Amino acid sequence: MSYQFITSATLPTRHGEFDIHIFENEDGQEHVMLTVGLSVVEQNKDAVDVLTQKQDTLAERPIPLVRIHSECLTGDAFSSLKCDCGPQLNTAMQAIQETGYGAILYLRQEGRGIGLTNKIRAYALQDQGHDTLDANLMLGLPADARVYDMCSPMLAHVGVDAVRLITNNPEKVAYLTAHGIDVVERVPLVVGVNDMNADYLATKRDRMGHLLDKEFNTAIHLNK
Ligand SMILES: Nc1nc2c(ncn2[C@@H]2O[C@H](COP(=O)(O)OP(=O)(O)OP(=O)(O)O)[C@@H](O)[C@H]2O)c(=O)[nH]1
Ligand SMILES: [Zn+2]
Repeated sequence: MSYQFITSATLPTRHGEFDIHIFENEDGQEHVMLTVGLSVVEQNKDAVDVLTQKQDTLAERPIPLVRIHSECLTGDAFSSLKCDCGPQLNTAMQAIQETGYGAILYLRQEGRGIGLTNKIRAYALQDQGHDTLDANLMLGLPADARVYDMCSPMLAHVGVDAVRLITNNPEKVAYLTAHGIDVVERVPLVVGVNDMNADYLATKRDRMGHLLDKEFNTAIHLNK
């Protein structure tokens, strides 16, 4: 799948001002990148200029703080307590503004890539007592259908080839590393833990390999 940059603009938020960049794939699926302190690499410069710019970037710039966030309409927009997505997104936006240098890659892979309708079907099975993983499998769907191949071209657009990645999911680290992005640090993000999502987080920890400890604390606890 190839991804094309479409357009960008400034976006003031309650966390501070971001630049918002839209990318599209051949199927017309839109992905979004919010950036702070990152400049678009000028595509039309000749190879020497681009190389010099890259070397300048490596020499002078800190490693940007980056969050790869998968769309969760219920958590991001409706403040659902069934997951931790809303607090994760807000905390990451705030942390990136505080460092002044980084990006949110907001990937339109709702419901770990199975789509909103199937996620709500899975929620209906969860209402009957099944966990987040079994609910997907009972629907004949993969536990996690996401891909991350859009991340390299999105990051390349702003000249980023090394990141401090905000995540508890080792698959994201592995995917980026295998696709030429240097993950120099993983920054854990444990926020928004509540009575309604404790089982969901435990399933991610115990059955899906997420790097969460027994008490849902990690070395860096960005609790807001
Ligand atoms: N299928 C399904 N998707 C869910 C469910 N709860 C949340 N999601 C989706 O899961 C995605 C977020 O993924 P998570 O597994 O929570 O976390 P992650 O992004 O892999 O890892 P972190 O970087 O640590 O947040 C979003 O696309 C949500 O819509 C659920 O019960 N079933
Ligand atoms: Zn969610």
